[in-house]
Amino acid sequence: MTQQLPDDSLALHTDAYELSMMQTYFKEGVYQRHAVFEMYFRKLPFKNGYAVFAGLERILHYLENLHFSASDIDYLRSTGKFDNDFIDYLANWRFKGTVRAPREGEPVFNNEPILQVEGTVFDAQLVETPLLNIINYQTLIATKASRMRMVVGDQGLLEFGTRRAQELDAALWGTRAAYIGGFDATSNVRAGKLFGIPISGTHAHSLVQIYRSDYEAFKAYAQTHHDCVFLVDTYDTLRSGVPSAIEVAREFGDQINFQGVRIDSGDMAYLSKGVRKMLDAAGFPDAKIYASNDLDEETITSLKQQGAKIDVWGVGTKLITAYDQPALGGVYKVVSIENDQGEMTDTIKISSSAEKISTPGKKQVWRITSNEDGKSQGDYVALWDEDPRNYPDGLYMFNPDYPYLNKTIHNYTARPILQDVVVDGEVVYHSPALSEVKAYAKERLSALWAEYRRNLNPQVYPVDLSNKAWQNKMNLIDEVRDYVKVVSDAYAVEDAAYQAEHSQGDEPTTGEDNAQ
Ligand SMILES: Nc1ncnc2c1ncn2[C@@H]1O[C@H](COP(=O)(O)OP(=O)(O)OP(=O)(O)O)[C@@H](O)[C@H]1O
Ligand SMILES: O=P(O)(O)OC[C@H]1O[C@H](OP(=O)(O)OP(=O)(O)O)[C@H](O)[C@@H]1O
Ligand SMILES: O=C(O)c1cccnc1
Repeated sequence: MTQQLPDDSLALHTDAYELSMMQTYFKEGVYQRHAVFEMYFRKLPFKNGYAVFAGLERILHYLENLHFSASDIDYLRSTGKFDNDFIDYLANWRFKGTVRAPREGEPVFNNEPILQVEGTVFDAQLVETPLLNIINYQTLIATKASRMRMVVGDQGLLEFGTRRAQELDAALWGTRAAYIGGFDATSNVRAGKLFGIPISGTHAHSLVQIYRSDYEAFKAYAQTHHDCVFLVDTYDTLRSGVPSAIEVAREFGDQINFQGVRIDSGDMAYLSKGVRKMLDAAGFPDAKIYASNDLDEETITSLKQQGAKIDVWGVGTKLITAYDQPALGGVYKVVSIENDQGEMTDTIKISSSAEKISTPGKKQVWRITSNEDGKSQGDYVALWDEDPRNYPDGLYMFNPDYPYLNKTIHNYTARPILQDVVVDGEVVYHSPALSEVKAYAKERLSALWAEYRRNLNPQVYPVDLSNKAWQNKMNLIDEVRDYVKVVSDAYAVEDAAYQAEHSQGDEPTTGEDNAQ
């Protein structure tokens, strides 16, 4: 064990550059300026049509308890990288900012704020890394889970990922996110205890190997449990595993609840059909067939297309590691900052890649729903002082990348997605029970047209900027261009003078010089 100090807070769970910037703001006297930061991601994960927002509960818990412990302070001093007055300030610091977020489980989209932090530059900047860490992972897993739920319909879906997760935190919080995204239960018992997620499971091959016989193993299990799902593929599914399961189920009769069997290898379409026939013929039509083995939404879809007789799906690795896209690229950008005169000024980050240009200004996301069919028409990202709820001539929405793609919506409801969850450092969000979060995710997803929900090549959900937000962005791009021109022209003049001054002594030597 090389750890020198107790790990008793999450305050140092951040990138060193955040603290380095804090020291600059602190010592230069700008740390108390008012600022607004927003988190968003540029691309939906898995080429999905939506993402499921998750991670809020952990963020609130993190912010509520955020402080630099005595051992954090000792460590920072020991690094020699920070000044004492700055470290002393950290020792008494508490987060006093305001945070706005969607409800957990809300469908969210690319290029719209999914979290907004307002407060001092100090408070808003300091929490960047952990907020991204939490939301990026949990939203990714909730979205992956939702894709899996999409293909299994109302069949059972069990989370088996802990052994393959990127360590303990990922297993635990990934399980919670998976539950929000649509899983029914988890094999992780700690997640059951901490979050109230139903726990579920069967048994491993080792049980059968230890008894050296399917029959003996199932019998032993039946003697010690009421609910029984037997894993039938240790030696030979159709010739040994299933016959043994049936034999034990018959012997024990009502003494056990024979829930079914699990298959974990082989051609699961072929095997499940054979297993189904055997169970039905033996008088167990209600016994379910569980399947696991590197499943994901694609293999599940394929198995269903093949007519596999699988009722319950156990999914581990490919869910908990978000196998085909291991990270959501959410970013956190400052959009507005107080200037020397005490006024808020919007700010932009320019890039040669158009999609990386940030959208300046404090914004609200309005979900626009048709009053006729209750379906979402798109999201309208507007500046904070706009209120698109009652535009008498309808709401004009246009695609910011292709403004000729536009529509005017009448008879709509506009719902603000970002809600206060922390106000001046106090958590004001009433965290619902996890089952309510899960139900909310399901309900909100059903308000999206099926075209946005399908897994393969979904339609692109409109995320439009208000005209004012768009114009604001254009103005700032122009302002930055002017600024860059002034800086580069000034530099050209300065550089020319520098070159002239420094090149005098470096004149090429002449033939005359050589002759001397
Ligand atoms: N009928 C099927 N159609 C498509 N994919 C299937 C079908 N049956 C199984 N699969 C998938 O094919 C893959 C088979 O992987 P693999 O070859 O590692 O398994 P196995 O050899 O049967 O078992 P083990 O895990 O013991 O090695 C798994 O991802 C499984 O989910
Ligand atoms: O396949 P996943 O989706 O990750 O689901 C979890 C896997 O964990 C168990 O296997 P185990 O760890 O015993 O190893 P195995 O892969 O050899 O079956 C279980 O039998 C599943 O196969
Ligand atoms: O309960 C199960 O069947 C289970 C749990 C974890 C991993 N694989 C299977």
